[in-house]
Amino acid sequence: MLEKINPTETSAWQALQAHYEAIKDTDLKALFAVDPNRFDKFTASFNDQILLDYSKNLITDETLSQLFKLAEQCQLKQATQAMFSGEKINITEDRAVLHTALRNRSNTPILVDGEDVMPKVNAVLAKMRAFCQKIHSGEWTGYTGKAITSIVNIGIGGSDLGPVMITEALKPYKKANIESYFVSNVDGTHIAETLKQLDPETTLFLVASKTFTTQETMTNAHSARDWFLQSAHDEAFVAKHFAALSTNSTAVAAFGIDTDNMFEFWDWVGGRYSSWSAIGLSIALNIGFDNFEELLAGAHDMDQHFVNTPIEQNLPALLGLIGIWYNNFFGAQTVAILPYDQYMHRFPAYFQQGDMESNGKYVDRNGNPVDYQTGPIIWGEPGTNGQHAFYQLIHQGTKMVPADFIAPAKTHNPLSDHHEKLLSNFFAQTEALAFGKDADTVRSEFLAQGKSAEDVAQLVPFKVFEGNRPTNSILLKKITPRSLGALIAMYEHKIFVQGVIWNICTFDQWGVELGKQLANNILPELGDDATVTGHDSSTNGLINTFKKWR
Ligand SMILES: O=P(O)(O)OC[C@H]1O[C@@H](O)[C@@H](O)[C@@H](O)[C@@H]1O
Repeated sequence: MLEKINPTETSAWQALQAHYEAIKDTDLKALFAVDPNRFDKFTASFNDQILLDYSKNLITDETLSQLFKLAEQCQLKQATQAMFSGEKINITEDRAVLHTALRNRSNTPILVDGEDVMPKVNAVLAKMRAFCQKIHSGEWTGYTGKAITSIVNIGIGGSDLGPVMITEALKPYKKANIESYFVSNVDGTHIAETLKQLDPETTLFLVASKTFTTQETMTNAHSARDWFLQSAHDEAFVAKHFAALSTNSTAVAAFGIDTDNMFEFWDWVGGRYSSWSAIGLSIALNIGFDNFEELLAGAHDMDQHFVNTPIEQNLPALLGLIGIWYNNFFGAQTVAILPYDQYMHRFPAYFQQGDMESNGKYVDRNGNPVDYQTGPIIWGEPGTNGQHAFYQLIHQGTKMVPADFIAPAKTHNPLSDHHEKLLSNFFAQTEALAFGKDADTVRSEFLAQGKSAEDVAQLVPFKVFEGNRPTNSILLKKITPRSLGALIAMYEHKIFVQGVIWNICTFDQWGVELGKQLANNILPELGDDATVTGHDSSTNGLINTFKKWR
């Protein structure tokens, strides 16, 4: 059983607090000036595929050494061991946390309640492979004998964001004869607009839901079924056009999906960690099963790195600990994730769920409110679009926004000098954020342009960049299924590291429940035109206005 340690009561935390007071005014320019080897010292790499440069952070050797002590005093190693070995570390749901078993390519046994989970993991993977083969070869046909060419994943949250993000990120690997669609929102627009593009004879729906009770997904799945039956007319044909990805076989059968077409996963897979499970079927159908296995292999490589690499070189641990330094000592509220790769455009949204649903908790593992900050607000957009939108605030605003810059060295689209231009921006932004532009430089630039001394004096303050804004640079050789798998796993473990230090329950998500419960209370009230009076005045007023206007 893991100890429940309040991080603020460790000696390392107190040392970090004192250290923060001592160095909070140091700036990056000075740190780089005193140590010409800063890049060599503060970089770590993974399999010659990913380079993490964390030198542009407000850290010294002392900062890192205290952060490593914090990890030790919060028992990060023991917690890691507990997760990988199938201990029930998700204490509020009494579940193991084993997304790592889904990609355990070494096949070493992992026991949950005394049973090795690997045989069933492998059996589902084999079933997914066989299914992909049938779809891709055209052997699986729809109700009129035509091959399947459109795959629609119907799911939400963890049953949508991973498949969408990964399918987009790996578009260069897409199978030529398959088009993928994703429907998540209960807003009828989402399914209606998607169905307009589809032919029922050649469409396969994957109903992706861990619980198979999620309102949005079930509503969309029923609408898809109704649409399909308007053409097919015979319920027997549903089996050829609907498959389920779920842990809940009873609910799958009740929906009318043949459980032969059900791809199973288990309660020890969290929704936001489930792309590696049967939830990944839409990914495998899109990029081919061999590529899906490469994705798993990349994640497994990162798992091995996380478990076996000393903390000084351990990418997830470094990212997690540096994040804690800003979150808990500098008081930073947010982290921006900024991929310089168009294919990676949903990566920030994916880790918005990954991080915020995992570590957005104010109660610690003892059930007590914490008296320190936990999970940051995660957001981001692909560069260079963000540069022309919100980077103003990152450069010259009043808030510290630690940011992760991610880019591939090789592009899938080597078109004239696009990639050099993209990457020049990637390098320039972290340089500008770190080192800024001082008043003297601004002044001499103005004077060189022939501006009057009076104008110069007035304009200088607006054009100064203070710099000293911290970033990580994550350079990948190329975005491939394997390197993407590793990158995702790196962020997953970063989130884990932080959850361990904060002593919170990273793998539950009770905070999503109240809204669902209240929506279920309100839904029947929207069924007629009667005035609603049972809520507070705001909620009553809004509902009654809606009823009048609809
Ligand atoms: O996969 P299902 O069960 O439909 O859940 C979909 C999503 O629901 C939300 O409320 C959250 O709990 C997410 O973690 C989850 O990924």
